[in-house]
Amino acid sequence: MTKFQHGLDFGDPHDGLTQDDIVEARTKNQISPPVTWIKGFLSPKQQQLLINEVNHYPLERVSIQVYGKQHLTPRTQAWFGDPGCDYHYSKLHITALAWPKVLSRLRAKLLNDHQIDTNSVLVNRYADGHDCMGWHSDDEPEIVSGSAIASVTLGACRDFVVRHKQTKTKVNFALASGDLLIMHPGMQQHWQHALPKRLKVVEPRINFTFRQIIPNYYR
Ligand SMILES: O=C(O)CCC(=O)C(=O)O
Ligand SMILES: [Fe+2]
Repeated sequence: MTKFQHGLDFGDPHDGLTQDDIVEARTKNQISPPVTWIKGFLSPKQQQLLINEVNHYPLERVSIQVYGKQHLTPRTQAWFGDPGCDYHYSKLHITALAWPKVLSRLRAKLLNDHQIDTNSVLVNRYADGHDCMGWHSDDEPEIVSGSAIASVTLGACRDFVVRHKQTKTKVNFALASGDLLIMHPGMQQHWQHALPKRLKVVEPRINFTFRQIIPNYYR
């Protein structure tokens, strides 16, 4: 397992910048997105247990409104969480389904290994490289402010691209099966992220974004 903070420690060119400039820019989230990438967070056996379980999830394409027109999401999804941890997505109210066994173990592992306390998770399944997710931030009002979002990936390796809202600086993470990407506080405020189409990819990819949301926010 390798673990590193994204940024200075893996080869960003900072020519002409003093250490003070770099620290200043990092504090303002202008150079490096505030994320931690942990490759191989899940063992092959843990990945297989999870994939077997995901095969039984009620994943569905959701109808969403984009610029006034109804579309089906270019991926299937399901939402799990504690009671009252419902989710609002493009004017839809999605009631949290009860935690499946392996998924709740993964939630416990995030708490145990990285002190990331979550009460809900969005599961997205991209059947192949035609499925995708557009630019957005996970900044819904029901998300507890100052909480981290933990993203776990299974299956095909896909590019996860992040883009600074002001400077438009882009950073690419080729997330592989078993990887964990922790998005720290400040990430959703200053950066957007997307999963672009990759037409050569023919294998499915599953992603879990674990979140901490305010229970009963919409009641
Ligand atoms: O599939 C991914 O890696 C991204 C998922 C995502 O951004 C989300 O669920 O909000
Ligand atoms: Fe997201």
